[in-house]
Amino acid sequence: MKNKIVLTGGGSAGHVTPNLSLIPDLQNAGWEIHYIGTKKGIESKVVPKDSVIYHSVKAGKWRRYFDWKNLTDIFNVFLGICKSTLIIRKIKPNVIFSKGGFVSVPIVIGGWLNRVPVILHESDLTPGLANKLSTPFAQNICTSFAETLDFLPKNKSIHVGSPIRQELISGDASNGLSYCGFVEGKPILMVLGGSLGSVKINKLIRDNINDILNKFQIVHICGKGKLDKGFNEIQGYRQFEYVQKEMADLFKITDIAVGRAGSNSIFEFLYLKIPSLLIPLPKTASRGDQILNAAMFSELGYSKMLQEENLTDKAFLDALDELFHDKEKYIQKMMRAKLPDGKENIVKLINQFNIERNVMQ
Ligand SMILES: CC(=O)N[C@H]1[C@@H](OP(=O)(O)OP(=O)(O)OC[C@H]2O[C@@H](n3ccc(=O)[nH]c3=O)[C@H](O)[C@@H]2O)O[C@H](CO)[C@@H](O)[C@@H]1O
Repeated sequence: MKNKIVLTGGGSAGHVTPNLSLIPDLQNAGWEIHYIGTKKGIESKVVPKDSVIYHSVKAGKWRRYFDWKNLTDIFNVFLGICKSTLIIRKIKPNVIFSKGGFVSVPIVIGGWLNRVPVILHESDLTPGLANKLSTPFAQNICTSFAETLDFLPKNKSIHVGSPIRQELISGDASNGLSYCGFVEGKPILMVLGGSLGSVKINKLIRDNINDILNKFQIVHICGKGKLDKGFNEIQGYRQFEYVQKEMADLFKITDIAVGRAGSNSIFEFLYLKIPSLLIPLPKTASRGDQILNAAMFSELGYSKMLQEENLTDKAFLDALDELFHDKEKYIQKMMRAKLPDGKENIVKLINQFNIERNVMQ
């Protein structure tokens, strides 16, 4: 009988792209791959349905502000647990790998109810709510940052690194230039306000577009529903809502980047040696995880950090100038970083489950 794995994670791309990085290696190792996510979330759109069997369940999101949806979502989580339990009972996977995000919690609990071993991965420097809730049900917890181990149970946590999609390493510059209609020779700035885009960063870029275009061509990934048609005809500026397979080509042509400090994006910048200016999501809009991610990268000399409370047009343009001026210094620091191969380490861990079948029959 074929070894089977269930992957889960979703809500935003940061909880899905690490799973995507594992799929080719798991396929090569002979796994039958299932993905459990929501019906309409980003995971349902980017998981390749030709190589993965996709199942949808309901999930609930815990908002950090008052919203009646917090109540209805409790019910959705309950429905999600029931359906996941049934799906997992039918699949009988050897193991579940969860990348976290609110989507993953019902599946982790459904796995535990079926006595299937669960491996979690935490990308941020401090564990998110979904992974905190999932920790008691997990056999192992993998991390992108070594420092995260301080916040997790010692007996089951392992620093493995950030799993990076293989295809990102082999981008093609001429494809990237022609995709954007850019010329060779003028530096290229990538703006990546997280997988959902950032209204604040989008406005910052558009308000200062002439100043930025004096020095850079701009590839702006602005998030779903956040394109601004008024900027369509500007030479040297291209905006996209979300980019899939062309992402590798866009990284290849990028000289420096401006972004939030979502863990996967910043580890991709690090692997690809792209100096970055990070404007982390503030505490007023999050649990502050991106501030910690950005502070660590800035302390290690991989990125420059500008907090929203200090964000003015001038501070931004000055920081961008400094980053570009000092870019070799940042690249040298990144070259010296000792990076574990997150993808390979996770696949090795998963492959340890390829014989035993632990599902309640
Ligand atoms: C608002 C929010 O809660 N953000 C969290 C979310 O960020 P978010 O979902 O933005 O995730 P990341 O920045 O970590 O990763 C985004 C991923 O999407 C990819 N990508 C992005 C845009 C695009 O057009 N195409 C594309 O492929 C990037 O290459 C990267 O692999 O998850 C991260 C990882 O847990 C956290 O650190 C962030 O705090």
